[in-house]
Amino acid sequence: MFEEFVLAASTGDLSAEPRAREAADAVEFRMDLAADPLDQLAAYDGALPLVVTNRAEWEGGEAADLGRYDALAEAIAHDAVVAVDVELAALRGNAPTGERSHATALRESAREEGVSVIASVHDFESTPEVGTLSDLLADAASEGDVGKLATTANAREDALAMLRATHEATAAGHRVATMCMGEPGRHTRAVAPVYGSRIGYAPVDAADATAPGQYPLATLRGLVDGLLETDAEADG
Ligand SMILES: O=C1C[C@@](O)(C(=O)O)C[C@@H](O)[C@@H]1O
Repeated sequence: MFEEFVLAASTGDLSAEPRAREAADAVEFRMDLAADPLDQLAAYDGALPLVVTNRAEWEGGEAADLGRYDALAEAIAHDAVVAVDVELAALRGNAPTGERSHATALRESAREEGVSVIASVHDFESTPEVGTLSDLLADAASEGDVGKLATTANAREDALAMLRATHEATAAGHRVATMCMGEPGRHTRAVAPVYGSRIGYAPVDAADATAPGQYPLATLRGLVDGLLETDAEADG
């Protein structure tokens, strides 16, 4: 998984999956935004593989307590689930509620199930300088099968910093997924894959964005495919 770019359609409602099929490679099931997520998973018979995310409140999500780990442990046992998102801060023991043992146990179980681990970092306020981004990407990539970094761009320079950090991390052999949130960095969602980013996110329904600045799903598919195609031609 994630040998190549994967476009994940984000939703808290798995019944939306048929509408994502044409443009997406996977569904990101935001369990923290879902009603009865485990029931939805048990009933899922869609075509797209699932990435499960149960984002903690302290990382911008809606999962309020450690019960999110039990739900994730149950989720990864489903055949359709191919990857699980775990916050880097939890894996490193830096979460406000000290969740290291929960997070590492979940990672163990995921590995046993053959489920990939996305170690993720989010900054909803700003984008640190390139050196910090590079360190975060190296840390995240060492804790997961993919290291994901989403920061908020307040200016175009922030987008440039993210693209540079993506390029350098990829050149150093790290498997990463990157994007900037917010309008000034929106284009990174289309361009970062050219520099090696392996995952993109877009809402199944444009009105239900799961982060600021996301493109509609079909738009992001078109942009990324167009750029990756041009890039492959230039390389060849
Ligand atoms: O981590 C990410 C990336 C994201 O925050 C974005 O900016 O598109 C959207 C989230 O649903 C996902 O879990």
